[in-house]
Amino acid sequence: MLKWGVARRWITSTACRSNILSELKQRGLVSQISQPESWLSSRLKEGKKIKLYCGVDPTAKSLHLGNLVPLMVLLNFYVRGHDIVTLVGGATGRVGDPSGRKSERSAMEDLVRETNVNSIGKQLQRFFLKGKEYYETKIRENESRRFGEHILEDNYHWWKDVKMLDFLAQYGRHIKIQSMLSRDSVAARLSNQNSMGFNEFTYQILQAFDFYHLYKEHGVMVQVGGNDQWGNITAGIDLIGRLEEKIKEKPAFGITVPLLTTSTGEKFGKSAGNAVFIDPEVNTPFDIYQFFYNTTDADVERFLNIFTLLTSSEITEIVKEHAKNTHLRSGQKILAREITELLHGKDSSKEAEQVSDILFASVRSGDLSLSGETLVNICSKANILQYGSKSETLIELIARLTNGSKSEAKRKIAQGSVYLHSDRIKAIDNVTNWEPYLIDKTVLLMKLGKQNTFVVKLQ
Ligand SMILES: Nc1ncnc2c1ncn2[C@@H]1O[C@H](COP(=O)(O)OP(=O)(O)OP(=O)(O)O)[C@@H](O)[C@H]1O
Ligand SMILES: N[C@@H](Cc1ccc(O)cc1)C(=O)O
Repeated sequence: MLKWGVARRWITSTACRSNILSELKQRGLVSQISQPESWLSSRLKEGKKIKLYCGVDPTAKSLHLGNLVPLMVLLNFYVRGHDIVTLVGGATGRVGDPSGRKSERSAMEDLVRETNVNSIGKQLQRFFLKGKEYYETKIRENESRRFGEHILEDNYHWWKDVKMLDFLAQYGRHIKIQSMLSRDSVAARLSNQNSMGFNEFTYQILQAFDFYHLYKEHGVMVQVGGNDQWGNITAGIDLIGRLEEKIKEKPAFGITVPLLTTSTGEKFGKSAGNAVFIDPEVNTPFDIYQFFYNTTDADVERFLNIFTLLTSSEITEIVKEHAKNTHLRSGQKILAREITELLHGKDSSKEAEQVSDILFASVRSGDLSLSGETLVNICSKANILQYGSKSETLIELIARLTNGSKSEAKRKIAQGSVYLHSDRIKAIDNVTNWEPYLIDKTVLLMKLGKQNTFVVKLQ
């Protein structure tokens, strides 16, 4: 089995690796780069600093794992000394990005949006602060630390004072309707029955102008986003090209990342309703750890490349070790540990790791050597202990713990995806008498599907 102490010693400074674009491609973090790529590549090879930005709309209270993919591109640049700007879309969030959507978004209350702007802003700050700390654990004593600067912007600051007449007079002629109509986000909606409002149609102008503003005011050269953002990003490159005379000397670029999808091919995110949020109040470090601990063997290498700053030789070694004994889940454990520590700091994964090992081994084998009291103690310390009453039925318990309906809970039981006490005891019906399933008459281990294990203290 791969010992983590061993893996840690392999780590070499990524700052030494200068060919960052090739490395990002090799990590699977690049879907498209705009032209002239060779210009950007040579500038980076010459060791010149650049500034990049990525924006997030405040359509939820928290960032989710899908959002981390473009942010990991920024983090890779940041730890090599490049400057980054993260933007929260206080203005664009009022309009609603049609990219990748079949129908219009419902309007959001001002207060909700403002709360989201605040919390997403804090998370963006925290992500790069923690990312810096995480990367520092990877640098050797004598290696230099060369981080860039990170600033946070809210596009409402420059949009709030823009007057429509002035905007149209100054920029209108440079924005071409033909290009706007041809963007995927618009063309797709025009070709189906779903109508599109003028707000959504003009969204690309807002994002294009943001890029222009950041290019001009902050020297931002590259915009990064998911590949559903390609149209919005190239709209910005077009606008900068039309407005800036010196564009040949200092071109603007777009880099998109592949969209992280679920096993059924759906974009992982808020709209699809399958997001894993990184806010610890929504998903605890344990939840994040669990999510990655349950990664399929086939995804371990891909996720190590995308979500960690381990080097490719370290990843190759981890994957090699993992393949020797996949049932030990050494690859999943390192992946889960790295991401939890990246998001929540050094040692944040320790408890989650201990609890996961115990739960995984016990639920799998049914051989539980821990007493109910010990289980309650470690799970309550890790903040994952659930409470219930023996008078609740299994259907009621599942519905409550999953925030779902009773009929969904019934369906889960009928589908055979509910296990009580261990993987060997599948629930086939509703349960009213808990005694046969409890550890020390009080603790219930319940597994729902492959991903979720609940530890419930029944009183
Ligand atoms: N699953 C994903 N994989 C890669 N990038 C993603 C994913 N989901 C979102 N992103 C990227 O994160 C950035 C911010 O996205 P945004 O805040 O709009 O989230 P979203 O999940 O796409 O929202 P929504 O589902 O409401 O459209 C964008 O560049 C977007 O492309
Ligand atoms: N349109 C992006 C968010 C964004 C907003 C403004 C920008 O300038 C850049 C990006 C998205 O929905 O994912």
